[in-house]
Amino acid sequence: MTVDQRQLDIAGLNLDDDDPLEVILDEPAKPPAVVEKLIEEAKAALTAQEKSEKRSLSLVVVGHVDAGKSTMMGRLLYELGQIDEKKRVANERGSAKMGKSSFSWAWELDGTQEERERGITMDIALQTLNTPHRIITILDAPGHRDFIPNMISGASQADSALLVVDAAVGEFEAGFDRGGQTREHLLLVRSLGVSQVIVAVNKLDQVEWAKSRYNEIVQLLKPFLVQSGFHPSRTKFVPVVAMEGVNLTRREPADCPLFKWYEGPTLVDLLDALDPPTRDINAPLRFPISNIFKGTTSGITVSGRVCGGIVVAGERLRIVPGDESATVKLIDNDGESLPWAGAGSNINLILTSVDPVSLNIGSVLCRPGSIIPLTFSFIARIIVFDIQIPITAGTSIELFHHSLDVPASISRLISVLDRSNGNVIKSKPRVLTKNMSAEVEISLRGSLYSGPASRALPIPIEPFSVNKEMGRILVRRGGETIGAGAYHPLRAHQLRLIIGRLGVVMELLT
Ligand SMILES: Nc1nc2c(ncn2[C@@H]2O[C@H](COP(=O)(O)OP(=O)(O)OP(=O)(O)O)[C@@H](O)[C@H]2O)c(=O)[nH]1
Repeated sequence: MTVDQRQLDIAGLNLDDDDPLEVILDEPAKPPAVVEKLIEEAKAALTAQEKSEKRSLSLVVVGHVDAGKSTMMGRLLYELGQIDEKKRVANERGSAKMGKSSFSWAWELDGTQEERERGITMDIALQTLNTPHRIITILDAPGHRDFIPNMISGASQADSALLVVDAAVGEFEAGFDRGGQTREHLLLVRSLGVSQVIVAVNKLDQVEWAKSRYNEIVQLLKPFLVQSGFHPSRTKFVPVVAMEGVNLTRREPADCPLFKWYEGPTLVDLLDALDPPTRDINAPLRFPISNIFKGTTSGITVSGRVCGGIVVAGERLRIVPGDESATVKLIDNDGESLPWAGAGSNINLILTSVDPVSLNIGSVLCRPGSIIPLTFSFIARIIVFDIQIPITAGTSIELFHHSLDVPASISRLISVLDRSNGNVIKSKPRVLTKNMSAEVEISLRGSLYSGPASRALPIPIEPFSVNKEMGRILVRRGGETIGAGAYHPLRAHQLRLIIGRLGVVMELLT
């Protein structure tokens, strides 16, 4: 499939109008034999790391708007000694000058002028947090419902989640009621494969540190977490006050009313005990691009997560879709340059010898010999969420796959499945209603990119059985998430049926 890259939207590059869009030429790529050797070295080192004391993982911070996510992360970085006093004072002064002093901790994460003026997170902010046994890449997601696509992009890059809820009376309820982001975020992160969650019950100072309020919130959330697919053993709760740094890293101040009734772990104790995921370093390299920007060095910087295999500095990669390639000049992990990075790493790649128009958010970087398949239409197994209006064949949707968000439709309802064993209960249903599990065909619709000759481009997606992270999808309609699932090509018996039917047709024709 040849794709005219000139038709792609280059808005994602964040280039100014006067920036020349020239091909960036730089040093030559490493020869394949050298790359192979480095991959072998990387595999040995990564296998050794799996056994080491300090393991890395990524954590998406989610929750209803204003629950205190950015404040908690800012304060946590400070308590762990990762923000110095000078920076803290600068954030305090800057936020006070803008009349937003209550957001001074959040400033560390909410870095843009607009985020700081509005006092909300709009895009994913990345930070690294060091606990005694873990190196945690933090993805601070926006809570506001307008920015759910950015939150999905963050959650699709995470291994675990920290849900922040506001304990204040009325505030917890607003997030947990139908339409609240506490609910939606939990469902979304679970659908995207995150199976362990820490719930931080924040702002207990607003409810006079009441144990009864904490317990009430825990009791309301527990059944919902189970319903959403989280195993109780992988769900932890912790009471905190982010603003004051209470119970984040220490049980301090000792005279705080919280410690009269709470004797459990701190937030950092729980973070430090998170299970690191298993990483498929032997899979073909997959690097879906979640953001593109001009770095400080020459070249274009793309950020994302390695969703399979190993990427090596100096190698030349294909950009899918399209026929273009790019050389990985540098692999950057929070300011540190790496010789390689394995599956599960959230990194920046500085690319050279590349035409910037060939790069798009959602494109996947692959090794030339093993590129990811492209498709305009595929079969998915989905779980339908708590929807009011049923899904019928032809329903227009927005399809989310990693950071890609494209117009599509549910073109065919194939079958309703038994949720417990996946067996077909009904073929060719007329509608899908809430809580059903179903097999459907999803087809891309219209143009994914703007431009004079815009048309649909195929999406890079892999069956869930081949690469879980590259197979997951989310389905939204009118700003509401209506389902989640994964790409499952036709089952063996369906294929046999089709082949059988084709055989009959062939016999009739001959
Ligand atoms: N009283 C009290 N206020 C808090 C606490 N934590 C955060 N806040 C306040 O809650 C407000 C929202 O905090 P943020 O950290 O911006 O919330 P957020 O969840 O990151 O917001 P979005 O990302 O925009 O959804 C700010 O005014 C904070 O000062 C707390 O423990 N106690």
